[in-house]
Amino acid sequence: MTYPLHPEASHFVNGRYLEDTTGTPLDVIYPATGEVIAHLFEATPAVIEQAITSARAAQKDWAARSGTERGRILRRAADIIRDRNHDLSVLETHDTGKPLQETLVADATSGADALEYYGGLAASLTGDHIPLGDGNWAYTIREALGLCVGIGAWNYPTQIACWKAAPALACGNAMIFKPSETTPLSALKVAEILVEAGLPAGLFNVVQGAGSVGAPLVTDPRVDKVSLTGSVPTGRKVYAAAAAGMKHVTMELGGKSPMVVFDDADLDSAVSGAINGNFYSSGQVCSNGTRVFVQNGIKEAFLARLAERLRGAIIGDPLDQATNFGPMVSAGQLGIVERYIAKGIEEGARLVAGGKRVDRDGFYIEPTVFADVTDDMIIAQEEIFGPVMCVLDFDDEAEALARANDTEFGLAAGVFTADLTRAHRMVQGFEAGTCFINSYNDAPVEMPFGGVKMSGVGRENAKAAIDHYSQLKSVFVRMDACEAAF
Ligand SMILES: NC(=O)c1ccc[n+]([C@@H]2O[C@H](COP(=O)([O-])OP(=O)(O)OC[C@H]3O[C@@H](n4cnc5c(N)ncnc54)[C@H](O)[C@@H]3O)[C@@H](O)[C@H]2O)c1
Ligand SMILES: C[N+](C)(C)CCCC=O
Repeated sequence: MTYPLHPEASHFVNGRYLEDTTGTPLDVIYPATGEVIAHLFEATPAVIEQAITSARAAQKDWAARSGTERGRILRRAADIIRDRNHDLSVLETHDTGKPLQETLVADATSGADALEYYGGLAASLTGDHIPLGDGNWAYTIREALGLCVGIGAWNYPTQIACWKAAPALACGNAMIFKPSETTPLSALKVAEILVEAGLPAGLFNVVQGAGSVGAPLVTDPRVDKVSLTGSVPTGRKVYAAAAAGMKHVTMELGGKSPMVVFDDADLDSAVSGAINGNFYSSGQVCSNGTRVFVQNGIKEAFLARLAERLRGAIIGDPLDQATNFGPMVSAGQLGIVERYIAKGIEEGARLVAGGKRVDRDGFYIEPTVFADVTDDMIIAQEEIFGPVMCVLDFDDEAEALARANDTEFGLAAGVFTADLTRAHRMVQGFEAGTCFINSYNDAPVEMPFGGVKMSGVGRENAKAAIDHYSQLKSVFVRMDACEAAF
C-alpha cells in the first residue's frame, strides 16, 4: 500500500475527513524540490467549531471507559503504525524533507512507541489511598482534564502528534491537534489510523492552519489544556493566552543547548555526539547541542576528526536511503540559516566546514561548523534551528559549567568524559531538563523529555506526562461523627 501524497481533505474532524474550501489556501511544499505536492485550506471558524463540539461530545464517554479498553485501542493504533512504517515514513519525508534513512527509524516508530507505552499504562492510572489518624482516610481520583489542544512544530510532525495524543487519550481526554502549517500531512494519517484502531469519532481531530487558527483554540473557554511544541516567542504568547483562561499548559520550546567534551573523552564517540546533536534532521531539532564546548587539550584533534567525519555526509535525494543529510524544511528556514552563517563570519568565528547552499533544487545548505566561537557572539546565543555547530574552547570544569548555563534556555545538555564522577557532577550542575552522558539526543518514550528556564514547562513522555494530562480530586472520608464548635 502506498499513501497518496494528497490527503482526502484538509482536516480530520469527528472521525472523518472534512473540507472547507472557503479557508485560506495552504500549499504543501516538498522541501527537496520546492514543488507543491498538496493544496489544502486552513480551518475556518466553522471547522474549528465542529472540532470543538465533536471533541466535547465524545470525551465524557471515553473517560468513563476502563483504562484497559482505552489502552487496547492505543496499542492497536501502534501496531497499525508499525505495519505501515514504510509508507508513513515516505509521507513524513515529503512533509519535512528529512531523509528516509531517518524517518524510517525516528518518526512513525517513535509515535508508535508513545501509543504503545501509554496504551500499556492506561489501565494503571489510579489515585491513592491515604490513611489518616482516628480511622479517617482520604483517597484521590485521577480524572481527565477534558479537551486538550495540541499545537505542533514542523520538525517532527508524526512524533509530536503522537507524543501529545497518546498520554492525552490514555488519561481519557479528547484532543484537537493543529500541526504546523509547514508540515500538515502526517498528523492526518495518525488521526485516520486511530479511528481505524477503534478510537470513537471526535476524540482526535486535526485542523490545519497557522497561528491564526491556533490562537482561537487556545482561548476557547471549552478547551482545558494547551500543549505547544514551538519556539520561545510563540510559547510566550500561547502561555499568556492560556493563563488568562487558567488552563493547564505544556510548553516544549526551543534551546541553545551545550555539549561539553573533556580531554579524556573518547574522541570518536564525542564527534558522533556532536554530529547527532547538530546535523540530524539537518539540525532542525529542539534539543540540539549547538554550543559544543571542547577542552583545549583535545580541541584540534576534535576539529580534525570532525572534518574527516563530515566527508561521510551524503547530501541528496531524501528518498534515496543512502542519503543521510537532507534539505531544510522551507525556503524561509533556509534564509534564516544563511543569515546566521553570514553573521558568524562577520562576528569573526572561524568557518571550518560548510557554510554554502548546495547546488541543487530544494532548500539545501551544507552542514556547517564554526570554531573559535565566543560566548558573546550572536551565533552562540540564539537558536538557529539549522545545521550550524558552534565550537567553543574551555580550560576547566567550573568554567565549562558556568558558561554552559549562561543562557536563557534550558532544554538539554550533554557531557562527554571518561570520568563518570565528573559526568554526574556536571549533570547535577546543568540547568537543563534533559541531559545526556556520553551520548546525545536520545529520546526513548520511557524517559521524561522537556526543558527548564525559557525552554518550557511540563514534560512529555514517560509517567511524568500523565500528571500533565490528568488532575487529582481529593476526597476526605470521616469514619466517626462530624463535630463542630457550636
Ligand atoms: N522542546 C521541544 O520538544 C521542541 C520540539 C520541536 C521543536 N521545538 C521548537 O520549535 C521551533 C521550531 O518550530 P516552529 O518554527 O514550527 O515554531 P513556531 O513557534 O513558529 O510554531 C509552532 C506552532 O505554533 C503555532 N502558532 C504560532 N503562533 C501561534 C499563536 N499565536 N497561537 C497558537 N499557535 C500559534 C504555529 O502555527 C505552529 O503550529 C524551534 O524553536 C524548536 O526548538 C521544540
Ligand atoms: C527525538 N529527538 C530527535 C530528540 C527529537 C525530539 C523533539 C525535538 O525536536
